[in-house]
Amino acid sequence: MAAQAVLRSSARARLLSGAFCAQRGGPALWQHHQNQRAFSNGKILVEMDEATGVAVMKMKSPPVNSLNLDFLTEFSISLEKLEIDRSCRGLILTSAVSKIFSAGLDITEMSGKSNEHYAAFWRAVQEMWLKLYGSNMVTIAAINGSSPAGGCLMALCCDYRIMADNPKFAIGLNETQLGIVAPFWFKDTMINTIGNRATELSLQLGQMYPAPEALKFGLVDKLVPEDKVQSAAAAAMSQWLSVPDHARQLTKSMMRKPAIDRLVKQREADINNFVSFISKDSIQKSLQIYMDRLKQKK
Ligand SMILES: CCCCCCCCCC/C=C\CC(=O)SCCNC(=O)CCNC(=O)[C@H](O)C(C)(C)COP(=O)(O)OP(=O)(O)OC[C@H]1O[C@@H](n2cnc3c(N)ncnc32)[C@H](O)[C@@H]1OP(=O)(O)O
Repeated sequence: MAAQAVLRSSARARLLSGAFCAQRGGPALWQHHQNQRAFSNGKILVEMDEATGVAVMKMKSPPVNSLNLDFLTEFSISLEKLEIDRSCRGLILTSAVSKIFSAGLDITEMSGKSNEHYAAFWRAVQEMWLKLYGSNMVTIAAINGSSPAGGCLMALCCDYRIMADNPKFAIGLNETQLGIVAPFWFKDTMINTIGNRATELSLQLGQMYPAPEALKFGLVDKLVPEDKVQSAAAAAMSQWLSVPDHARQLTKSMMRKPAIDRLVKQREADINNFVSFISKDSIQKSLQIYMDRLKQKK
């Protein structure tokens, strides 16, 4: 895919230079065990089944898998590593943290930091989206917990979503509830999944949907009991992998390329928009109030 080609160069350069790995105290090499390979960079664990060509990526950044700069960097590098591995055809994205898929963007990365930090953070969010939404692999989200905002975006980037059938787990793009605005590419991703009107309702209200409602709304494709999420994802994966890769990949590209190209063309402008928006005093105040409420609910 065009966007993949643009993106691959920077992450691959970092991957090959080992800069990221050195920073983490050593290269994230594959460990082999029978038909399994695994690597971990700290916040992400990847296990690959060589017999099926399916990798399971587990987010393991407690307490809530919030997407901070380190996490996003590890995520994109891990994804790139799988993308360039020709033996890997499918990716199941899930969480190793009980009851949480991902709490979305780390709010502390968007509060009280320098403009340079905001720009680096937003570039990393964009990169995560470009890589996951544009992946050539079959991607299945095994949503085993709550998944607000950026966590919902990650799930929406996948080709298929299976969620634990527990009404305590909710998913949605709730940005307006924090006093912030989902950018156009979050909106495009949601429109491509549930359509324009449902997206407008959902985004304006900043709606979080408990699992059963998320299924009705089309935000997820299937609900299964909590202890069956991984096996259901593996079963769905084998169905998806029965389709010839080239035909499926070209079809995926046809569906997603307009949205991807749109961000690729305006990447720098989108970063500038984010920085000027997030650094406003009124927005910083809204985020502070939201964080205080989160802490007070205990
Ligand atoms: C004009 C247009 C310009 C466009 C400009 C763009 C603008 C920006 C767009 C931004 C896009 C995306 C935004 C996001 O993704 S924002 C993040 C939204 N996430 C949330 O609202 C989730 C909030 N968290 C929760 O609801 C709950 O924590 C939970 C995930 C349901 C888990 O509940 P829990 O009871 O199990 O755990 P809890 O005690 O609440 O949390 C544990 C600790 O983790 C902290 N925490 C939770 N979420 C976050 C987070 N997202 N970031 C940072 N920290 C988080 C929480 O505060 C607790 O910390 P502590 O133990 O008290 O210290």
